[in-house]
This record gives sequence, C-alpha cells and structure tokens, in this order.
Amino acid sequence: MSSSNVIDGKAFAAGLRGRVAEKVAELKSQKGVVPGLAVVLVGEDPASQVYVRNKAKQTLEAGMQSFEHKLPDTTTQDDLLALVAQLNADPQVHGILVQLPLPKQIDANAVIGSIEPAKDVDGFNVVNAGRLMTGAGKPMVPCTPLGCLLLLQDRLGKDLSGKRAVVVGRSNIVGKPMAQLLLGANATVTIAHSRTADLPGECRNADILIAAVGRPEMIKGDWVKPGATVIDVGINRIETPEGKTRLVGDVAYSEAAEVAGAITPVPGGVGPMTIAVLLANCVTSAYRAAGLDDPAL
Ligand SMILES: Nc1nc2c(c(=O)[nH]1)N[C@@H](CN(C=O)c1ccc(C(=O)N[C@@H](CCC(=O)O)C(=O)O)cc1)CN2
Ligand SMILES: [Mg+2]
Repeated sequence: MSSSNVIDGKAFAAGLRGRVAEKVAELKSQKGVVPGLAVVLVGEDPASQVYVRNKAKQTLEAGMQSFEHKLPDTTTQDDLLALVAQLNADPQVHGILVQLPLPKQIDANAVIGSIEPAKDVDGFNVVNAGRLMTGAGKPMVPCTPLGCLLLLQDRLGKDLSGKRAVVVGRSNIVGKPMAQLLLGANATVTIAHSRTADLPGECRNADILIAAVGRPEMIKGDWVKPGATVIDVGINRIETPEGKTRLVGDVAYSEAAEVAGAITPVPGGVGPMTIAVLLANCVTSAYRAAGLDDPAL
C-alpha cells in the first residue's frame, strides 16, 4: 500500500487547530471575548496527566484561556460537583472538561450530568447525547467520534450514502455517538461488539470500519474488505519482546494496511483529532454564548 493511503491525523489536526485559532482571533476582535476552557483532573493517572497537559498547552497556543484544576485522588463527589457548579456559573469559562477515568468513589455520570449542557465540550452529558440522537437542538458532539467523521469525510466526501459502516465498540464516548454521526451522514450503520456472532464476517462487509473495542490489534488484516477505509480509535500500550512498551491500535496495522484503501495509524491518527475537536467545540460554545452563529471550522 502506498503511504498516501495513510490518513495523517496529526497533520489534519494541526490544520483544524489553525482554523480554531483564526476563529478565536475573530471573536476577540468582534466581541472582545476570549474562549476559555476549564480542564479538571482528579488523581494522578499518568496518561491523564499527559492528556491534560497537552490540552492546556494547545488551548493557550490557539489564543484561548486555559483554567486547570488538579484535585487529589481522595476528592469526594460533592467536592467535584461543587467545582463544576462554580465553573458552570463562571462567564469566562465556555467549556468544561472533566478528564476520565475518575477515581472509584466518584460517579462519573453524576458529574457529567451536572455540567451545563452548553459548556459540555466533551458532549457526554445526556442532553447533548439526546440532541445528537434526535436532531433536536444543537448538540456538543463528542470529540473523538467527530474527529473520526472529519477524517472520513476528508477522504470520502461529506455524503456517505451507499456506504456500509461497521462500528466495533458500543461505548457512550465513542461507539454510540460514532454510529449516530455516520447515520447522520447517510451511511448504513451496524454496531458490532465483542459478543457479535461472526465479528470477522461483519467487519468484512464494511466500506468504513471503525475500531473502538479497546483490545490491542484485535482486528486482523483478513477482516478488512479490500479498499475499505479503516479508522482505528484504539490506543493500547503493549510490551514488546525486548521488554519495552509501544502504542498499538485495535487494528493489526501492517496486515490491515495491505488491504485497506485508507487507514489511520496509531499513534498519529485519531488521537490528535480528539484535542483539536475539543478546542473547536470550546470555540463553538463561546460563539453561541456571544449570540453568534456556529463558526465554520
Ligand atoms: N473527558 C475526557 N476524558 C477522556 C477522553 C476525552 O475525550 N474526554 N479521551 C481519552 C483521552 N484523551 C483525551 O482526553 C486523548 C487520548 C489520546 C490522545 C492522543 O493524542 N494520542 C496520541 C498518542 C499519545 C501517546 O503517545 O500516548 C495518538 O494517538 O497519536 C489525545 C487525547 C480518555 N479520557
Ligand atoms: Mg491515533
């Protein structure tokens, strides 16, 4: 397969962040408003610390305000709910993101449910999930699935009519919203998962294959339809025979790349899109709060 069949999420995300920065500058000059993103980290999960640091850095680079709140892993649910209430009421904050996973003593659904829907830049709140599902009102769309859709549409065009899409994975964060977005773009959508009968056979039907199962290299090359577009959402750290670690996706990349028409690598595929879309959602929230139409990103 030629290298042009590799979907470069890193480059696409950089382009999106550039457009976000332009919209930030326009909002500042038109309305004197600087979009603000509050990121809340509870505990010391090493991967979460890296993601939160990257979010704050990229927020500032786009010309936005970044508010970081780092809480100990002994934080109670009431403490976290109180912080969210404070951020909901703060006019400088247009987006609130509570980094997942949360420590065991905290009910993530209760916390996500307490975020003002307009500021729920993760799009995880039930109000935003309901808006996405029904088309009623303007949702905040979850960042990773929206990033996947943007990469797909860049390759295949906006209208996915006639395409069979198979989403492997049924999480609220990726699988379910991904399926809704694909449906909204007119694809014919199947949601499959670890208990689907003949999962390889289902995958082989897919013109668009989205892998979001969280199992390293589970989807093999011979599960991929020749010419299919493969989007790998997995980020799994595995140990190499030399005792080092490396990141792999949910797709056995080298095998799948031989067959696919286009494929996202890990790292450098979907991952960088997550934060770029987060910034885009925050700017959209700030435009809405200022009474403006959604910016074209
Ligand atoms: N509240 C949220 N929590 C979590 C989300 C989320 O969208 N909202 N998603 C993930 C973590 N995540 C962002 O928070 C995230 C994951 C991965 C990447 C990324 O750029 N990955 C790189 C590789 C990074 C590495 O070397 O480890 C890539 O794929 O190229 C960005 C953001 C869970 N929690
Ligand atoms: Mg990636």
